[in-house]
Amino acid sequence: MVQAWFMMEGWSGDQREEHHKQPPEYVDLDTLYKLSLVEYFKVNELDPLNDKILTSIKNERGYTYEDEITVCKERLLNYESKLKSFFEEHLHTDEEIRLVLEGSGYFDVRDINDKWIRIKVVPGDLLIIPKGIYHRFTLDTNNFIRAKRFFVGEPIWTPYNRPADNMDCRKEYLSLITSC
Ligand SMILES: CSCCC(=O)/C(O)=C/O
Ligand SMILES: [Fe+2]
Repeated sequence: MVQAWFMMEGWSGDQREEHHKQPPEYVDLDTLYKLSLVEYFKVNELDPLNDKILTSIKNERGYTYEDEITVCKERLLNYESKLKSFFEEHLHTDEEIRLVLEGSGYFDVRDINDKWIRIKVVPGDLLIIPKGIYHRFTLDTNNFIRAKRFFVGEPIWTPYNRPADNMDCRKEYLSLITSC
């Protein structure tokens, strides 16, 4: 079961640690969706690419593009600067869809109350981060993740760092989440 929790406010130190509140406050999947519109699906981690859930999500949502990203020192070009930009609070004009194949990491998303929720992802976790939500990504202390990326049409990975409140996708996201 995927784990998600509210992060401690004002944490310091290594971004790759868990940074729980004291006591920890976990977030279940329904609450995660209500507070952020982030969607989660479990795919068979032993054979993720042939999983029926994945096939139906790809068909229903019309993902026409897919590739793989490996985040680790040895395999990612400009590793340090990429890690830094992944961890800048940002949004995208399209959904960010990731299926973890190997390794692990944390996606942090800002909820409707502007609180950080940290989502730990491991093999078989498929996360759909809606367009217009502020979020960031970090490796955990294992320093390795390999994930599949999906997209509808030509991929656009451009991050828009906060503040990006005047962007249409941000306004649409806020109107969607406040009407749920
Ligand atoms: C495990 S995917 C790397 C992070 C990423 O691609 C991204 O866009 C983070 O916001
Ligand atoms: Fe992103």
